[in-house]
Amino acid sequence: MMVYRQSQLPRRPLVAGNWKMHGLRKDLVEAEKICAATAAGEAGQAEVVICLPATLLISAAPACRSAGVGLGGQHCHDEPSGAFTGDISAEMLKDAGASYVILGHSERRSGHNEGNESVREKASAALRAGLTAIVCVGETRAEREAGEALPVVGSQLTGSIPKKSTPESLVIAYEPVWAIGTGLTPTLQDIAAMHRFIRERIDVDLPGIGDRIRLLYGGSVKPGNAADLLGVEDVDGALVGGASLTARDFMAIAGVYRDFVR
Ligand SMILES: O=C(CO)COP(=O)(O)O
Repeated sequence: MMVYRQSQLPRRPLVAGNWKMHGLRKDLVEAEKICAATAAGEAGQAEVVICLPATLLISAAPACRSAGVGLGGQHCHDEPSGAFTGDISAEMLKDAGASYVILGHSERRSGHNEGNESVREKASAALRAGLTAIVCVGETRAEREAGEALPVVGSQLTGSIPKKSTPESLVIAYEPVWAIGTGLTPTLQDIAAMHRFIRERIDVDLPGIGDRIRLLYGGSVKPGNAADLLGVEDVDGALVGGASLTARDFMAIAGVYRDFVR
């Protein structure tokens, strides 16, 4: 197991789970196990966050609060309240106990027609409500094969990030669309190049804070590949889908940071 030290990790690592549209009340037992394991130090100094379906947030909030596990939603509207049937506001997520919200996930960009401008408005709403936005970016397979991965991600970033973002209110997740739920991952070199590019681009868009924004890798992160993926320079953690549904797999991933010495 690789030992991470402060000199290698200038930013606090973050391992976030995205449960997507999974989770009935009976599954809260997994969230509670994640909380217990985190409280027992299994993720070391890393921050652990679980982004649950909205229906589970209020029930999960007490265990998360006492374990120091962050709770997140998976999208929000840009208005604080109003006649928007089926939507949920950043303020409502906050009120339910969330401190994070995932925005611009590729499943929402493609399935709900969310463009960069809409993602930016939602991220501004998250800022307004005091939530940290985890803004997702990532290229499709066709875009990567056409050599367009960097410019595509660059314009997603510039278009999706509010100018008022701070290192506390913004996290970026790089999730190549073709790596989500497929078992495929980019090469470690490609991940390193993309994360370096993202950090440089953020420093242009948000001058002076590129170095302090946390960048997550997402897409088929599993216990077996987590140490390699999280060991890549400029990768400050992971956004985990399928493997976040069980405490065993999720904590095996977060456990990469167990020996991190601050
Ligand atoms: O979309 C993801 C996280 O937001 C990644 O999902 P998987 O980890 O299941 O590939």
